[in-house]
Amino acid sequence: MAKLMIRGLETYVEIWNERAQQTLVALHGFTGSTATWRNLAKALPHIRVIAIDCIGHGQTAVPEEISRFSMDEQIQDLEEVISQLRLEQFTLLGYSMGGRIALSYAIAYPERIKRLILESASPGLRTSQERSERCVRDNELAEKIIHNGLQSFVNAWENIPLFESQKSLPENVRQMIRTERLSQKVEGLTGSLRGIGTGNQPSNWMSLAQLEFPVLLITGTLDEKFCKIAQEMKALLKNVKHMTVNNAGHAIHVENPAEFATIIEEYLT
Ligand SMILES: C=C(O[C@H]1C=C[C@H](C(=O)CCC(=O)O)[C@@H](C(=O)O)[C@@H]1O)C(=O)O
Repeated sequence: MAKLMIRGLETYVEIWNERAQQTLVALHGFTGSTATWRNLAKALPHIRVIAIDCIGHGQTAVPEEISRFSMDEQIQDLEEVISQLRLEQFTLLGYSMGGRIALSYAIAYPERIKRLILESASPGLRTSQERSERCVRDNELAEKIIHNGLQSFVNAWENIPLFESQKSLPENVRQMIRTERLSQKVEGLTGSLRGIGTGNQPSNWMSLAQLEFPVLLITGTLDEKFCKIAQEMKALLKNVKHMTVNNAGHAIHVENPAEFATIIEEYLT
């Protein structure tokens, strides 16, 4: 593990299998952390896995200014991490919010990307109307977190329809996800919602057709919303594969970790 000073912000990075030749940089989702990727790293002993705590998450600092959470700021941070770790080219994996960041980074720095893997991720919202409405919802959610506290938010969050399939997970797995969420800081989550929520980021839909590097889209068959988004993305991407994992929802890496790791390993090799 390492704490890097990235553009004035203490940023936590965890690295597994350091001696491996191939590198996978992995970005967690909203309420996640580097711990999201611990089991994947153990399942891929021949791949160097570098996980980064996104701004306001895990052990990475929480900036005061909401503008510091923006997509542009976070992709500049990622580029600074990559530079400090002296990586040239690598496979970039992002889950959900981390997938939105990964896609935005790949569009901005395509020369860095060997392959892009997006798990249950979107290129953002197409219209300003959709983005404005989403910003209102995300801001309302941020207010609820501030007024009702983290535990109340986590109780509600783990019960949103998107995570319905997680209810059939073993109790220890559900507890692991819950513990990761409860370890977050209120200011970190609210800043993330307000600064890089789905409604805040620019739409990347119009940039998909320009991408030349290979893109792997992974969605769970029980996550209809993001399966549909992936199908729409596939129609616009030049060099793309969309893999669906049966009986899995949004968080495939926890709902079917073995199949997820196999997909990643086969894609990397
Ligand atoms: C509820 C929706 O959007 C949120 C759901 C998924 C994203 C995420 O990162 C969740 C990770 C997790 O808790 O496992 C999150 C994001 O992209 O920031 C969205 O706010 C929805 O229906 O789109």
